Amino acid sequence: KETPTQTEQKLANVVILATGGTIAGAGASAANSATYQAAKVGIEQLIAGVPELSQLANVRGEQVMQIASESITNDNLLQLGRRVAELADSSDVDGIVITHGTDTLEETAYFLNLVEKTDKPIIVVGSMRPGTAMSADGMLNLYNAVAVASSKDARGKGVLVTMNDEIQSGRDVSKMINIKTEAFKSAWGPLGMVVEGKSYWFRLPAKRHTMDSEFDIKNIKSLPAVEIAYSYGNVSDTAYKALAQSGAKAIIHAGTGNGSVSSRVVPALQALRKDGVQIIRSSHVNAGGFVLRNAEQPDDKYDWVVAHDLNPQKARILAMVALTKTNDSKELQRMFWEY
Ligand SMILES: NC(=O)C[C@H](N)C(=O)O
Repeated sequence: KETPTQTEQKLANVVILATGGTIAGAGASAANSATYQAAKVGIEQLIAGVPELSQLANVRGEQVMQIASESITNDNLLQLGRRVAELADSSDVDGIVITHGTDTLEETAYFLNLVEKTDKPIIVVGSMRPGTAMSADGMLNLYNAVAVASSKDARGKGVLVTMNDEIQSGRDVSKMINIKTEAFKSAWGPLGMVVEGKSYWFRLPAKRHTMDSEFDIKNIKSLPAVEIAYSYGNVSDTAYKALAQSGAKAIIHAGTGNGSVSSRVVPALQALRKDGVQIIRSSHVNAGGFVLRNAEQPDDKYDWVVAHDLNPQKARILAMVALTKTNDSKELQRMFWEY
């Protein structure tokens, strides 16, 4: 018969890094599912709120920051990325969970997917309702995150996101709707499901990530300024020019449809490229864009890059990371195909 100590040793060691968000939010009453303050509850209280975690893993928490995710900065990303790398390198850590606000969760998950050199599971998780609300979703999302983080099957699959019982690729997933708990979707479908603490897998990510990535958080000292300009009918070139003037090394064109560019904006983007600013065409269509080179605009002629299926905010993440290695537009385009 096993002693409790032997049973304990068999459990995986999972560290939960807390950054804030609605999963750490609190409202005035249980009826407040939408009106509340994010980033109020500390990690020890979050862990204490889900005692069942101790059946899944030996869990310990660290409060890395306490902010709503719309306020995440590049410095916050680097700080988090470095802490994840330290933990991933330590032999007594089997998996890492990051609690995060949902507004920029997809950006952080993609960033970590690009720069963490580990095959240990890294799971980013949030919630759509604060823990004080009726039918709060954070407890189960966190339970699912720890379950996936402690499972050997999750190794080598890149950074993952567990929301609404689904296991999503951190590269593909995006917040598609606010208010609803089924907020996170990927154009290419979830990788699997997590139900009652067990993971069920259906597909694998095809794009380069973590161990197979050429980027490493340990070699990234700072991230260059990359900004996004949104396109729509009657758009002017004012925002594009202002962003370049403020020092942007690349501008993500959050384009209409196929990443199309208004004739009122094309001359400014040609001029900015001649001045050395990288122009990256993406699409802001809701269910996921698909931008191809030389479709809609002559990218070869203008020396522009296309973001393919990456939405504008994910394109910004890859552009920042890529620019730490190269300012060659052909290399950037290769990276946009491969990651
Ligand atoms: N549901 C959430 O987490 C939203 C919140 N504004 C955040 O991103 O921190």
